[in-house]
Amino acid sequence: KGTTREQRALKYLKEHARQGDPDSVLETFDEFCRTQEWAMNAAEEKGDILDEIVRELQPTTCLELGTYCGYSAVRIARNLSPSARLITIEVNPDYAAVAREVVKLAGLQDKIEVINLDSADVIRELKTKYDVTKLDLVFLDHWKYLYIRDIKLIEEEKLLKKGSVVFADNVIIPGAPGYLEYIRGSKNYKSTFYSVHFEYMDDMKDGVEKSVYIGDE
Ligand SMILES: O=c1[nH]cnc2c(O)c(F)c(-c3ccc(F)cc3)c(-c3ccc(F)cc3)c12
Ligand SMILES: [Mg+2]
Repeated sequence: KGTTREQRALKYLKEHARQGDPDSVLETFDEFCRTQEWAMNAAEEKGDILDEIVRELQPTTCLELGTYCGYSAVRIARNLSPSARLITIEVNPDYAAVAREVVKLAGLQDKIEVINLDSADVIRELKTKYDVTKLDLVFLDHWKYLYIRDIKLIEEEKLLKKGSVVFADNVIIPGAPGYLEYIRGSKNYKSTFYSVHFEYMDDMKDGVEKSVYIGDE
């Protein structure tokens, strides 16, 4: 075929979605995943919970770990206030390239910054290089064994404040080793588990975890 699944998805979006319309990009991506090829987007039930969190929290500064094709970045950014922004980190250069195109197609390039680096390296520089003081929302959706490493790093960097929300995908399948034990065992968070269907799969259950930071600033 010569093309990757991500490139085929982007081609479909360019042919079928309305330029500058985030809702159209998301609907079209969902259609692609339902009718053509499955893709690991935080969509459907997962996306609905994410929408609810963003609408209720009205975050100013958001961090996403694991951009993939940019589906959840668009899903988050479409609900952000004018001055709010999302920094999303993707270590895979091919995914990052597609994500940048999807963000542009949605017309959200002024709200979303896609960084093609390792998450730990960026987290360590958020305050100095990316002009971040505090993170209001963190979405964990990258390699599952990195959730625990990166949440500890985010705490070490003192990037969370009372009320900050950490939202984690795939805590059941494939699961994030050590993450649930850590976050549920920590006195600094109040966690809620949601049993949800897998993206685009009506017969498989996954889980997402919403944790509100209540610890010291
Ligand atoms: O890697 C991921 N990042 C973010 N979100 C993901 C997600 O929402 C998923 F549903 C899956 C998933 C899980 C089970 C499965 F069968 C297919 C894909 C993965 C994943 C996990 C392990 C891999 F080897 C490849 C993909 C991810
Ligand atoms: Mg996921």
